[in-house]
Amino acid sequence: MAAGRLDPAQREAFLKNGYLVIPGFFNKDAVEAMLTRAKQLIEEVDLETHPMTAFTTAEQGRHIGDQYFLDSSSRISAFFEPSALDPANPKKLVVPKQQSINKIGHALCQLDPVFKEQTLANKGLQDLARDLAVHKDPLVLQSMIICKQPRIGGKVPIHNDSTFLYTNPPSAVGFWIALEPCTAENGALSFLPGSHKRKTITKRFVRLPDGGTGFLDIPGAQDEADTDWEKEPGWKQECCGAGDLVIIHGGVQHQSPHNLSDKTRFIYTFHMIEGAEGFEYDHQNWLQPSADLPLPHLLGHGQVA
Ligand SMILES: O=C(O)CCC(=O)C(=O)O
Ligand SMILES: [Fe+2]
Repeated sequence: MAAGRLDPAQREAFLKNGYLVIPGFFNKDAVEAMLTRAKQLIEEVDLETHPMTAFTTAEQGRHIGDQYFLDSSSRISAFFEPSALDPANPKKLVVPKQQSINKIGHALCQLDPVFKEQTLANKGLQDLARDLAVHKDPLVLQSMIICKQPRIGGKVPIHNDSTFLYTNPPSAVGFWIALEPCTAENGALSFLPGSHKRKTITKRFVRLPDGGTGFLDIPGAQDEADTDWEKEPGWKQECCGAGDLVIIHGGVQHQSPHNLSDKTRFIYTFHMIEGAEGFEYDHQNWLQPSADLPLPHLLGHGQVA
């Protein structure tokens, strides 16, 4: 099978489980290029001019909501690990700069040449999106690096991605690429297989009128809002090697633990949503593309081959 192609059994597994691991989708050179660039971007963070904004998902209801975060929709912005900042002086780091960043995003695939090449100009990815055949006209958004730094890399609580990139009807699919080995120790992802078939999209993460962000219930979609997903049986951790790609359905419940090890866990991820008629991108979503940087079409200007 040519690189980038998906066979019918893989597609079936994705539709059944709500995620699919494709080992070695990105080759060694591509991984090396992305990892090197990620580290350069961290090196380029200017501590003098940066607003020193931490990224916190520990309590999703109080997600960071300042302008720097909102503007990152169409920029390359860096967010610190909360515990990388000195509590007595949040302008001061308590770890080396290279180990202080939680994530960098959220328009990497448009603005950075290395990530553009591996995403929008990636023929294998275009073939994969065609074979996956869940979107007629995939739009790419929220491209970012997640660093999961040694010892301080925080956990990502249980969530699904359509909550954060809401379309009506829901259409978000995540593409998550390990740039380093991901193990139980450094924070590999876990999934609840099949949970995308349940009523998991009950709220969405929006820009609030006061300028911050928060969660809004989706009217009529509260069936499983009270489920304690952690207690559901069947969670599966997926340890990955560098270059492995995980495709994540927007409804599937997933999470990753704190990095307790002394190794980093760099990954690159972006999402696709349906750009074809009949799917409305919610104007309240936290991520609003700017007029001068519209969401790119993966398969050309709406042309599906
Ligand atoms: O990398 C992680 O730990 C979480 C990533 C995630 O939730 C996603 O890409 O949708
Ligand atoms: Fe996610």
